[in-house]
Amino acid sequence: MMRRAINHAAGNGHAAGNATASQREWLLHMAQLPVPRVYDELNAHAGGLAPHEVEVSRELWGPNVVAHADRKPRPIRLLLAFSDPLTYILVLIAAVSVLTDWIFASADSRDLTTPAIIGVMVLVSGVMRFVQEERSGDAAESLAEMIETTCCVLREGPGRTDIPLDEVVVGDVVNLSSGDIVPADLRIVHARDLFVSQSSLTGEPEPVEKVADAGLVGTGPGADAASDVRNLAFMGSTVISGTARGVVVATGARTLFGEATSLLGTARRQTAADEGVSRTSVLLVRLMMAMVPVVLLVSGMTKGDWLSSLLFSLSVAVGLTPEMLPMLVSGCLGKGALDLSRAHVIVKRLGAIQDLGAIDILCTDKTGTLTQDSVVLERHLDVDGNEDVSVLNWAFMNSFFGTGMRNLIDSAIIRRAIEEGARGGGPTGADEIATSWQLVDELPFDFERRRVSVVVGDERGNTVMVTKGAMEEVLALCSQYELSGERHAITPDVGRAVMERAAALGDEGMRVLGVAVREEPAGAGTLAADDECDMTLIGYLAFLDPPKASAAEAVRALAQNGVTTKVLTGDSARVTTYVCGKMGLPVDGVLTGAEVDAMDDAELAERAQRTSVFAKLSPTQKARVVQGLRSLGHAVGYMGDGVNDAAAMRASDCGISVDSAVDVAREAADIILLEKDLMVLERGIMCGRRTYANMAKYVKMTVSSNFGNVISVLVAATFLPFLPMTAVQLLLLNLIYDLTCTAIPWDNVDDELVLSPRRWDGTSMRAFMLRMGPVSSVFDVITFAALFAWICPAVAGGAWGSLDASGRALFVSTFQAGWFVESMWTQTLVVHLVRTARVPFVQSHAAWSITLLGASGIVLATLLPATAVGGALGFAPMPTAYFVFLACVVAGYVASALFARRAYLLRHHSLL
Ligand SMILES: Nc1ncnc2c1ncn2[C@@H]1O[C@H](COP(=O)(O)OP(=O)(O)OP(=O)(O)O)[C@@H](O)[C@H]1O
Repeated sequence: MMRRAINHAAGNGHAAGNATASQREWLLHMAQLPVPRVYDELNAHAGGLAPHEVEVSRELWGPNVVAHADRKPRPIRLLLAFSDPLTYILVLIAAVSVLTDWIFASADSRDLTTPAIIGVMVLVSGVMRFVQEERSGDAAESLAEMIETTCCVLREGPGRTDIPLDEVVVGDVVNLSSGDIVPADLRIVHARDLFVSQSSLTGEPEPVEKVADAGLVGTGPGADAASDVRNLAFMGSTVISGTARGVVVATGARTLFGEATSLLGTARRQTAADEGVSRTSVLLVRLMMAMVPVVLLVSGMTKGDWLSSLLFSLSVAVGLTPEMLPMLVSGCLGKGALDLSRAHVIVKRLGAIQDLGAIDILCTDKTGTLTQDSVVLERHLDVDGNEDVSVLNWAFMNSFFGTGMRNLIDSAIIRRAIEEGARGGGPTGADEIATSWQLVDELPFDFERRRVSVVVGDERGNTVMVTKGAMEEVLALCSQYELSGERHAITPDVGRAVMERAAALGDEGMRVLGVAVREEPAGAGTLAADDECDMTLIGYLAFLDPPKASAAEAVRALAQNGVTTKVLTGDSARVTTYVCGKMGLPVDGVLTGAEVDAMDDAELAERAQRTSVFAKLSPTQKARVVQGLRSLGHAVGYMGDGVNDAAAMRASDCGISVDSAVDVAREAADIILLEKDLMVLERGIMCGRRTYANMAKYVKMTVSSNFGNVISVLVAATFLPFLPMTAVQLLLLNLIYDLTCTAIPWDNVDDELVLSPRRWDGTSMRAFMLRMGPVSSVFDVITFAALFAWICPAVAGGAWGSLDASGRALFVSTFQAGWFVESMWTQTLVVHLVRTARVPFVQSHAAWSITLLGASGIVLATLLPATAVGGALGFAPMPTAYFVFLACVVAGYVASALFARRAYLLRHHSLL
């Protein structure tokens, strides 16, 4: 038997994108065996693996890691750093110049300077990109490692122990309960009302029930799908309710959906920030497609040199692409993630920082997020509202014997019952209860029923079902109530009085649960939701979970910064309204789960926008509300910590959770708060906005100055008898400029630029480009005119028409050097005008690194024409008179750009 397992282990060494036939066969084989045979074949035991067996298994089957598609091996990353349009065009130009300057050149004029210079440019841009990307990639990876998901396994020696998911091996016995992530493919050996969501594998949102019976294999016509097999649970699925024990039959790449699914589940939809970046890219591609052919035609027809014109127009295309954008975006995000980690906020998906900065609506659950997570049982009352210890006793039984998700409510009940017991009131402790009663069956909590039932039996064979849950739901099950040992029918008046009493407690901020019993319910193993009927209401439990001190302050700070907070909870409207009141959150209408269900998507979206509190929501309803708000164009963040929040987090632009949340919530979240202080969230949002501001700065200024350059090039190509810059010169200008931009992630951002949510906006990008670009063109054209009519004739010794070939060559070199230097000055200065709406350098100054790099770029570009390298690049040294002229042009440009910026601000109100 063991041989078969070894064969399977050895024969499946390849990564599994989709389950191969032999993997499926193996899983089906495991599903069909009786449990003892499963253990035998895996060389495992019900009591767990011994340490040496763990090692053997890991050696045989490999570790439980799924290849991460996100980060490729380092050599590939290095290669990829060199694969971008700038490099391609540089290599093309190098190839052409090897042909023209070497292969087809006469022996005495052979010269490889141009390809050598291009080689250096390729190297510099590639290495720079690689270093930047490595830095942000490493930062993201080390942050991700701080968030570790564990699972509970049974091992010989330590017994039940929590280990990281990747340490699970084949043969391990795993315990599952609500909120867990299934760590590997498991054969279920014991299950109690286990419902799992396989949506990350099958896309099917409805939870499916899993059981231990070997007979229940392969259901329905689609039974080929191994995911249908009911006694197997698969890696990446999540436990919605119930408990189970399973033995691991496949790990890592050998799991059913191994490589295809990351543990995060379904592929994320496009978030607001993703959409913004792709809209900006589309704008640029359109611009390029419109401009480049025109440049080619105009310069080709006027100059007649089609090869140079082609290379030149390709360089214009490269110049138009902010090819550093991906690198700058990851640089900005990596920097943002590090800043946030210092504020104890861990970013799991780097892009989420932008999304955080973009959100204008924050949806949050209530329990544990807005409240302190210190649930205290305040009162246990009979139906008339008098303290009654028997209500506590029954509730204790329910909480103590329930094996499903035990939450803070259950802990509070158990704690209180033990305290009362010590005072001689209630049960005296777990030992006594455990000896006099035994668990017979149970119906665990789920978010639709909102209650838990357990059936307990005593030595004499009496059984009783105890149910506790949301007041309305429990009352609906009861036909009678018990008061002072007597039972009475529940009339509509009694029902109303009960709900009024619960509502009054709710108004005091107390969460109310009902407790009911039923004698001799269905037998062990057959208990179903239908049996929860004809019950006797015993009384209520009232819990206090005070709002967090930081919540009110955070809600206020968020509102001041343009973020509206909405509360989406499974709890009742009264308690939620009370908590909102305490936090100073205005309650503009309440929508309940039932009302949400009655609306279609459009109506829900519209109502959701006007509503601040949503009560008694199921997980799917929470997700629907989030989707509705997003459909109206809002960027929505969702913050929660429970199983019932995961779907809404995935549906949001940015899922936020806390480190103490259940695994499912932590996995679904993009951002994890290590501290439960909500003010940290506000800091995170600000950091997201600053990150956005720096990215937008780069895109806006680069796009507008490149746009300006293209207009200038068109003018030059039409009126000049030569190209205003060669392809290599243009690319070099581009490269030096990009180098000066590498410090942008570290730039300071003015406070007024982060006062409201920030998101990519194609319209403002276009408007900025159309307004600022032409300003720089005007000064370019003035420069062209001065160079052509004054500076170049002075240097070359006469007007263009009067010069011989060498005179014309000097004329062209001087002209090109002149424009190169002027372009560098204006492009570099523009960053100081775009980064602030204040007076640059005086009221707001850039980070010193930006100023330093910009100044170095200017110095380099200004000195280059006078050097040997400049000569090789086709530049001639500029005369002193030119610099006097340049100073006037730069001053004129800055003044006009400030004016254009003011006009833009008047119309668009915000610069970035
Ligand atoms: N352990 C439990 N036993 C019985 N009933 C419970 C238990 N836990 C929750 N409930 C009931 O189910 C309701 C819904 O719970 P759910 O977890 O969806 O939301 P919540 O915890 O109240 O709030 P939030 O959505 O803000 O986290 C609760 O308001 C409560 O009435």
